[in-house]
Amino acid sequence: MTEDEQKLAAAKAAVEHIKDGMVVGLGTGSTAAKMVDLVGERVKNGLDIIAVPTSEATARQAEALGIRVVGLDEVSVIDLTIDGTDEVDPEKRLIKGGGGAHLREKIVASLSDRMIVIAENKKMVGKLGAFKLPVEVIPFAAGALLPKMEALGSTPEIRMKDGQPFLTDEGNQIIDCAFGEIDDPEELALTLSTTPGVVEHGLFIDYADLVLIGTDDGVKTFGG
Ligand SMILES: O=C[C@H](O)[C@H](O)[C@H](O)COP(=O)(O)O
Repeated sequence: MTEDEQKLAAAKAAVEHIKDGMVVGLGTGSTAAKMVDLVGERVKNGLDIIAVPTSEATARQAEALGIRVVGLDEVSVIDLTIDGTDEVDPEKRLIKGGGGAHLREKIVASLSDRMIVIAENKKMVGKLGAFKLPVEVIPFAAGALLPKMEALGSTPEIRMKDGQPFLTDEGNQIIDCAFGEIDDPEELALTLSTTPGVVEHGLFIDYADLVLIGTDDGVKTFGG
């Protein structure tokens, strides 16, 4: 199975959890995009849901597929959010934000009754940190925060796009922090969350309920 097929298999398994009448958080990224396509097919076949997208890109995709998209202020509860990940460890802790969407993703996930994470096999890791941890910062503080990220044990770099700092949907910048291995994700998450200038980091701890991993031997699940 190719990585794309693994992503699709996980996305298919996740979409089966969506029922009529639900408010569904739609994640961002290449895996989530496959899931959104599948949701679009189900909507065309009569599925009645409301969707809360986690990025402008996902909003555009969902709208083009005829999915009813609303903002956070228009819903009182999100029943289920389905999203991809950059890494997931055995305790269902995640690194997200490879596409720079983790701020809105975390807000939507935090307001959701349930989060299903979908990914291809290689995203499953024993220890988080091989993927550079994305830290969203306000542009005013970006340069000043580099030494702070270094002091935390990482090699940090400001994410660039077309020769300019990459800007998120909220107009912030991203510092990608290469840790190699993160020994204590909870402690790091707390430190980053209490650092002035940091808007949000890509560590998702206690967010994922169910993880669906596409593998050559079918979709592996953990959590509930
Ligand atoms: O910012 C992007 C999101 O957190 C994505 O869900 C994550 O990067 C995984 O993306 P992909 O499915 O493309 O690997």
